[in-house]
Amino acid sequence: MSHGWGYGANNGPEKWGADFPVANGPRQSPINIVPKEAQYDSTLKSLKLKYDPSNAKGILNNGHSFQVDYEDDANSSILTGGPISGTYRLKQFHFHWGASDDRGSEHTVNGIKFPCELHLVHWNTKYPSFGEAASQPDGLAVVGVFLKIGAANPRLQKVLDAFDSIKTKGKQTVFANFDPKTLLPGSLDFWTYDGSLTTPPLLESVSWIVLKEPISVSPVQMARFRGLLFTGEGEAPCCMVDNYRPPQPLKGRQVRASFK
Ligand SMILES: COc1ccc(/C(C)=C/C(=O)O)cc1
Ligand SMILES: [Zn+2]
Repeated sequence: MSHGWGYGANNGPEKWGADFPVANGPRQSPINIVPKEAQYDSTLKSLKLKYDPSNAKGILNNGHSFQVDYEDDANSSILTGGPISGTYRLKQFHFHWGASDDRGSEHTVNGIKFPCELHLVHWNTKYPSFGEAASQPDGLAVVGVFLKIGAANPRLQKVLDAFDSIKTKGKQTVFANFDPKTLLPGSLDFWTYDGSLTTPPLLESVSWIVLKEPISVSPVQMARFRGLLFTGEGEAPCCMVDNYRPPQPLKGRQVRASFK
């Protein structure tokens, strides 16, 4: 691609392999999760997420999604347990969503797409930085949470209310005092498998932890996600929608379940 990657016909997921050959690698994400084919693993520990709301720094429209960034210079917002060993620090969280409620998630369950998917990105503190960890097979752990259409979710409101300040690519604003644990469902039952980043550079460094229970989002709230723009101020506006990579070949990988 002579121009940057994106989700359009000329620079979307089907074209990423040209600049990022790992796109056709052995452990790419997302995947379609088939619960009946996931193996229950009693040795999986329960997930432990401990976040300090004061670590929240800012919210940014990066031109592909929006992300909420966290201070990660101490073990104050961390993920432990589940399938991982050691301590992983929260770096950021972001979402993927569709132009309509029938699509938008990256992982699917029995081929079903959800309208939106939340990703909480953590890096392994055995490495000196996120960048270093991102190039290691056990460097990252991403918790994925599905959003399904239902009642308005009050936990999303603070994020949605920041959208007017980050409508266009490159815009960012302060985003303080937010505990992403409030975005999680009641159950922390999960599926887990070895995968990758789902956007370029598609690095195969992610232990995926996909929660079984979705959280709710209302149609009105989804419409607000769709009001963001892929494009920068002064450019012809292009709505930020369908910013999801479709499921990738499993290539013999096993998906484990933390629940029966
Ligand atoms: C170039 O730096 C990057 C940092 C993070 C990511 C992520 C976290 C991608 C993803 O969520 O798939 C990509 C690039
Ligand atoms: Zn993501």
